[in-house]
Amino acid sequence: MDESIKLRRERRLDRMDIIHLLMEAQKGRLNYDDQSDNIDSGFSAIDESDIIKKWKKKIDIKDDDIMGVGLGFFLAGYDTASNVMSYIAYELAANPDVQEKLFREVSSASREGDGKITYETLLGMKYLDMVVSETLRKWPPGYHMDRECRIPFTIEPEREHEKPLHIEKGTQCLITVLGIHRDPQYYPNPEKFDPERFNNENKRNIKPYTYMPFSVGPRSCMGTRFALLEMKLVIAEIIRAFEIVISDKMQFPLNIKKVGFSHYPAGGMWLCLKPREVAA
Ligand code: HEM
Repeated sequence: MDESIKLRRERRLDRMDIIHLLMEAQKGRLNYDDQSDNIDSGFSAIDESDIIKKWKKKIDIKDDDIMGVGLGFFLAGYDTASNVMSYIAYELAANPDVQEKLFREVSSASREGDGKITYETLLGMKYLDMVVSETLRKWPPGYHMDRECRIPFTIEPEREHEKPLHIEKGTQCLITVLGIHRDPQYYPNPEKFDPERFNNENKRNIKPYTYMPFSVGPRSCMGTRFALLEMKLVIAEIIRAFEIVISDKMQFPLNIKKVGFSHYPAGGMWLCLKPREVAA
């Protein structure tokens, strides 16, 4: 990456990628772009925080920072999306009725697009969005967030036996995203994979901050829209040609490893792809 930055500078090369954007920001030439294509990327997509939109302070960006962000993109964007795609495939195999419904949606979108799945048709697939949202609820790769308390805060008790919880400034807090996503008071029967939780009627009733697969606030995920797009495209392309089934090698139900950066099934994810007689 160091070489790439030097080469671009020497030869005045412009490539439309993240390194280019950061090099422009380094020169102070990058402003927040409020133009959007107005296409809804999906229920899980999050807007940039208002703090970022209003940010005017010039930051001194060093080449090391550019390399750090570039590397961060690989680390933050690769394993997370591949992990979620594996769980989507697993849940589709474990819930054939959901898979069948999704296949019907993908087939009809593909027919409308003369065999092609375009950006617009992909983002228009409501059931695909529900399946992805429900997988991100049940299996959020970032299963906890860590934050430092900036302002002393007290969480007041809600039930009789509880006491107030005082959090001092500087306290390191771990917020259990997975625990909240699987809390029956927010998601009844939380172990059940049920995309209907995210249908038009039900998703309106989801309480703020009880669904955070991409975190929230100024340090939330930068890659939400890209991640949703890539996952939806991969799943739609697989589903139109194959039926996903659970292999005999797979430990069923899943046995999750107790240690690791994210949650991975112990023994791996073993699924089979059965070619469809009539592909979509
Ligand atoms: C399903 C896929 C993904 C999930 C579930 C996910 C989730 C998250 C979460 C929860 C955070 C915030 C961590 C925190 O608040 O402490 C985060 C941060 C981040 N994500 Fe993602 N992510 C995904 C894909 C991607 C992709 C594809 C990219 C880039 C192409 C990306 C880039 C980033 C970056 C750069 C940050 C750090 C933001 C910052 O510190 O300000 N993520 N992601």
